Amino acid sequence: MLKTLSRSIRQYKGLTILSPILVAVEVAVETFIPFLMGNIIDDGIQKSDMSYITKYGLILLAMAIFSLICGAAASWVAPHAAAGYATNLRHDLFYHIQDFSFANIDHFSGSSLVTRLTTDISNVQMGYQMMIRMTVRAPLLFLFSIMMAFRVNSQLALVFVVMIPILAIFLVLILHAARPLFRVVFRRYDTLNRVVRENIRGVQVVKTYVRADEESDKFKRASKGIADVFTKAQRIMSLNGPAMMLILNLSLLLLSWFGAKLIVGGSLQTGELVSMYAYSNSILFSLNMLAMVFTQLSIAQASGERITAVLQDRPTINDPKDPIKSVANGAIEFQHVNFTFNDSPREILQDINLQIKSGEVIGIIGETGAGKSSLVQLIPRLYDVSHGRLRIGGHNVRHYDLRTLRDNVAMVLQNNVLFSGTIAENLRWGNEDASDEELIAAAKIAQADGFINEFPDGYQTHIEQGGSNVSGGQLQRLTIARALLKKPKILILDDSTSAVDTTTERMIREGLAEDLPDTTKIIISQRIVSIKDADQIIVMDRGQIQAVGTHDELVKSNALYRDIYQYQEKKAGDEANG
Ligand SMILES: Nc1ncnc2c1ncn2[C@@H]1O[C@H](COP(=O)(O)OP(=O)(O)OP(=O)(O)O)[C@@H](O)[C@H]1O
Repeated sequence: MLKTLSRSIRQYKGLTILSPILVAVEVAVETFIPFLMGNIIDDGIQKSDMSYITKYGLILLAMAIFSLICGAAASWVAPHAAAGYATNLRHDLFYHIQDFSFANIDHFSGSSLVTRLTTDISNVQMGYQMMIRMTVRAPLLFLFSIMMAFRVNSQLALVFVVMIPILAIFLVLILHAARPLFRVVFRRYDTLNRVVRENIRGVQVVKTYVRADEESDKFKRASKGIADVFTKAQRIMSLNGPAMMLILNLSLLLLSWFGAKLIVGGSLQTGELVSMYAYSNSILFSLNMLAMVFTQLSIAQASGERITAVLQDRPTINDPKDPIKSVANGAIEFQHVNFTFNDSPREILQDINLQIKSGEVIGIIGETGAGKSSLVQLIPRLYDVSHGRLRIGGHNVRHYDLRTLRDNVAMVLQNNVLFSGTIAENLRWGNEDASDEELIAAAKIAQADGFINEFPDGYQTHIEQGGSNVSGGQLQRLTIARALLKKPKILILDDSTSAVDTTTERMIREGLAEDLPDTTKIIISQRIVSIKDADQIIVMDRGQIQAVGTHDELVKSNALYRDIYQYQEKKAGDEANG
């Protein structure tokens, strides 16, 4: 884990090394101060030696200022290094995720990736800052103070030999009880993120189905889940304070008791006892600080492991060696293709065999969950086939350069999104070099030009995140126009005209046939009218191809297709008759 995470330090190596050095100097000087103060009391104040007091007083002042400067510098350097490191780590994680296939993303889940990019990185940042400052300060302060205490009076310092293990046992017990709880918190953060994401994305559905109360309950439960564990962990951690104060007061009591005896016996001076009080404070506080550091580091460790798991996960879909850099045509061939999601035992597609000629129009129909989307997602390698072979333009899809393949296969998904920016910017996702004329031409085919021009700002109209300020049908037409700008060899429309009325949809189909005659078009639709004129219609049922044929052939030969057709015809007739 450390090796993977340390790759993101890069330009912050210098600051990362500087911080512990500054802390070490600060602590060394700081722990010398009580010793010097004891000397001033015993050799200056007790003997009324003003020149001694002035001389060592000034040295003490200089040391205090120096220690303060080192401390202040460390407290500037450490957060700076940690923030820079976190920025690098976030950057690395984000870019690593960009290479992920859908299978990788399914493996972690989108909401968990968001938690890892946000909360987990913040925890690691805190941990990093602790590591280069407190993790150095606490043990050094402890060590130097013990050393100085023994130097002042080794007999009296034996008090610490008794008290430190007692406090240490307390702290270990507290940590042991609290640490596992912090790990649970992260899993609950994933749940909270999922609930929030689902709710915000599906806010319209939530409102139409009047599910706001249920969603609020879900949120409350997720939020309470985090609060409960955190409260429990904090309750345990709060025992730290009283334990610490108890041991500190006991130590002071013992120091005073034995110190007084030693002073009376003449083997200890008052100033030395004062410095022992100061060391007692430093030793016990440093132990407490160490406990805090452990807690924070264990939180950071749990987060670090979650980030490392993502960074070490290799994209399941990669560019091959010597990739093919052009797609000759839009011919598609499935040869005995089987498909499962992420090694799950359930086969989503079974023994798919298909021959599609370049330029053909293919319709796919079937019940929900039949595997239609899964089938077409294999074409641009959003997922890889589990068994069998898939060939595009005469070559196995695995042999293509991924970018080339995806540039040539445009896919309009069921629930496509637009990004914040203008309409023109969104359309240019399809081709960033497209001219204004090309944008308009694509928008015309997608039947989007008309409504775009009705907006006061036309193609410069600003789209809100996700496309929430355009209607469902408009959004679908814009995403089709965006896909067309790729000038793809294969165009896949996955139920992407469901929100468009049948007349407009027919015009889109006619436009596609006229302007992209050589592009293979695959249209998945629940409406037979959308695929009726296709060269081949594929009827899918539970992951298998049940039949392939033209509309007329299927009406005659396939009962499922005929049933759907007759039902939809009747419904359309009923609607037309009012
Ligand atoms: N990412 C995923 N991980 C695991 N299983 C999935 C995933 N996506 C889909 N499935 C499952 O795969 C099966 C086929 O889904 P698919 O989306 O291909 O069907 P579909 O025919 O396109 O359905 P619809 O018409 O409702 O979109 C379904 O049972 C679905 O639950």
